[in-house]
Amino acid sequence: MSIPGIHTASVSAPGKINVSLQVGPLRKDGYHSVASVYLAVSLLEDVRATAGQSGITVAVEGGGPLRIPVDGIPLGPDNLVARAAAELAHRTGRRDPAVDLLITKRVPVAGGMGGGSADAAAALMACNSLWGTGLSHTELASIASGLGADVPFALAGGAAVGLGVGDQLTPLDAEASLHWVLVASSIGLSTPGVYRRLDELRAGRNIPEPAAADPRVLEAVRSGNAAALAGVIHNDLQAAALSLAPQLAPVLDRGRELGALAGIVSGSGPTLAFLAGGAAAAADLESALRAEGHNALAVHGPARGAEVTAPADIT
Ligand SMILES: C[C@](O)(CO)[C@H](O)COP(=O)(O)OP(=O)(O)OC[C@H]1O[C@@H](n2ccc(N)nc2=O)[C@H](O)[C@@H]1O
Ligand SMILES: Nc1ncnc2c1ncn2[C@@H]1O[C@H](COP(=O)(O)OP(=O)(O)OP(=O)(O)O)[C@@H](O)[C@H]1O
Repeated sequence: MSIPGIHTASVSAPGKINVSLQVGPLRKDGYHSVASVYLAVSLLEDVRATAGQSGITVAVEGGGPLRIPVDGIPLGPDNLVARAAAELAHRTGRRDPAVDLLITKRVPVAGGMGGGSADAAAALMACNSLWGTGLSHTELASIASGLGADVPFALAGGAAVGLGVGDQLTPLDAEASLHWVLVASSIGLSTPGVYRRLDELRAGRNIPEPAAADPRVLEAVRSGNAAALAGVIHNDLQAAALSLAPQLAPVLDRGRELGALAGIVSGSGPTLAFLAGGAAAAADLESALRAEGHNALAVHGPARGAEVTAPADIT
């Protein structure tokens, strides 16, 4: 049953950068244990859930400052928002859920910024609001981890350490914002493909389990010290992403030449994230990279996690 008179709910959720990502050996379940330091950034996805006629439908509109093309995103039951809605309905005993989900996409698709994960987190919260199912944040987080390793963080936002497959979160209090410039790529990289390439690159080596996040990274994120963070930023998936997309390496170099304190592949890539000394430096770097034809955008983080942006319509 819908709550009478409530017809839509809109929720935003952020994309992320992993400012540090250590990856352990391949596990029997096909995943890798990680020690990740997540930072949510000010590039948001929106999901609007509207009471529908029949079944779960998905539509996507693109655009946003990075002009994200949306063709190729599955619109059927494989879309993460449809899986999120179906799983919430299942867990709350809601038979034959009818909801129309509209994604407004601003985070690069297959870009390593957890865009699909943000959509899933937003859809969970939007349907919870639309249907009045009243699940707590903790209950939504437990559904989220079944949808993907990055989904709990998209729900939580802010800055956090992620252990396990990235879903066991400990929030980090950050005192100040960090400023970044993203460079989106015209290609996508498959996350499992990048993890597979990392395993190939490491073949024959003994890889330790990542036990904890680097304390120097934690201190730099807590204090918002960009210069300190620049020296310790690290992504174990970077070599694998660059081996699959070697054209990214000169762009990383160029960002640094143009003034970035550091540059990194975001998650499984191919989006690049350049750390700037402050808001003005980020704006300058965005302009310089755009002048050279790159699809660049200044963002900052930590940004808030999934949150209702438009209250449900009450008639
Ligand atoms: C690269 C990161 O974005 C960094 O935060 C995440 O590790 C990926 O998170 P995600 O896209 O939410 O990942 P999922 O959708 O759960 O998994 C997709 C695939 O990525 C690989 N995968 C993912 C997470 C992880 N800790 N180890 C893995 O090996 C597995 O092959 C898995 O089948
Ligand atoms: N809502 C969605 N948005 C984007 N892609 C989706 C969505 N649902 C399913 N997909 C599929 O998942 C693939 C990866 O999507 P996504 O944009 O989340 O990648 P990503 O940001 O690299 O993920 P991550 O950083 O979490 O590894 C897409 O190529 C697409 O086929």
